[in-house]
Amino acid sequence: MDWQVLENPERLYKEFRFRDFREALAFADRVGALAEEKGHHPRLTVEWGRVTVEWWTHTKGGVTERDREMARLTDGLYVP
Ligand SMILES: C[C@H](O)[C@H](O)[C@H]1CNC2=NC(N)=NC(=O)C2=N1
Repeated sequence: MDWQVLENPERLYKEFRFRDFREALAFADRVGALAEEKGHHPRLTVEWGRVTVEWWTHTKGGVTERDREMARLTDGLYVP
């Protein structure tokens, strides 16, 4: 599944699957480190075996090129 575009606010959304909670949390931590490095921060929802990542630009109220780039980099952090 690729990134979906959700509305209110317009945002990029993707679900990543893992074997357990620990692996999900480790992925969320890598995405968090990327966010800090880039100064752009996602909504992260961590559950057992699943992390949902949502990217949008708060100041624009929607998706920008920066969010598309962050989504691409997020994919690179996923090691199933
Ligand atoms: C001051 C700081 O750079 C801004 O508040 C940044 C922080 N991270 C952010 N992250 C996201 N996703 N959108 C923003 O508009 C945003 N703004």
